[in-house]
Amino acid sequence: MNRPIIALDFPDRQGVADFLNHFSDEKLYVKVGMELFYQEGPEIVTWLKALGHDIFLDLKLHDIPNTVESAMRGIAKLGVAMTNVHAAGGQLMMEGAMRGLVAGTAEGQRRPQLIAVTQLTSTSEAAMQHDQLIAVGLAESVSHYAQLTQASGLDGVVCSALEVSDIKKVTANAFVCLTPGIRPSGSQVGDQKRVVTPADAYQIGSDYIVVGRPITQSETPATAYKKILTEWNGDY
Ligand SMILES: O=C(O)c1cc(=O)[nH]c(=O)n1[C@@H]1O[C@H](COP(=O)(O)O)[C@@H](O)[C@H]1O
Repeated sequence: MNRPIIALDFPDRQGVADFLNHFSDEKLYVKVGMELFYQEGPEIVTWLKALGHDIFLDLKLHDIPNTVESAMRGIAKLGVAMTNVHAAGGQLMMEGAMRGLVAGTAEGQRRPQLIAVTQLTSTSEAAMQHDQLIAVGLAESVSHYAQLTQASGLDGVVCSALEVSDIKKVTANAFVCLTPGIRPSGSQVGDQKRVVTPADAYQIGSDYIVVGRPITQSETPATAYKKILTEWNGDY
């Protein structure tokens, strides 16, 4: 079964522990993002790993190449499965990120997958054009970032499932598309703008989906997770 990645957007470790209590011994693929990491630090990763979960460390690095390279050297030591940067940091920054990750990965250990955010799923085309003064359409901007990311030697991108088909046309087979902005039909969209259901993401060909609030804010998180897991594996 392909597991949806659960965004553990909680303010502290206790919030995560309470949430995980709903799941007995199931081994999950979880995402640790800024909210949790800035409060709990790298130890939250060590703790979740010890519980047997796989981790996507979502810190979206975006800085000068040297700083990102050095930071990635440290992130590699945490033994996460995946981490990310912003493609807007540019090719030199992304190349630096990969260099740091390779250098920091101990012998015999697996290098974390490295992916780059194209346009956030909370960004609409109008907002992108207004805020970032980008004159092309959103799909073109996302495709451009995907090609730049591939040219920089990264493993894939973060995008909306709405852009996956276009990206797959201009990138290699192994290049991955990880898609947040997932909303089961009828669920609240919140601040997301480019949303897709788990079933549609499966049909479109996303490689990974990231789901937060539809699971974490549910009254019955395990049931919500199971339903999304089923849809995401083509059963709907
Ligand atoms: O890099 C990410 O994970 C990310 C990129 C993006 O473009 N959009 C996006 O929503 N995310 C993350 O994916 C999660 C989505 O959470 P929900 O909107 O609650 O499902 C959040 O933790 C976001 O930080």
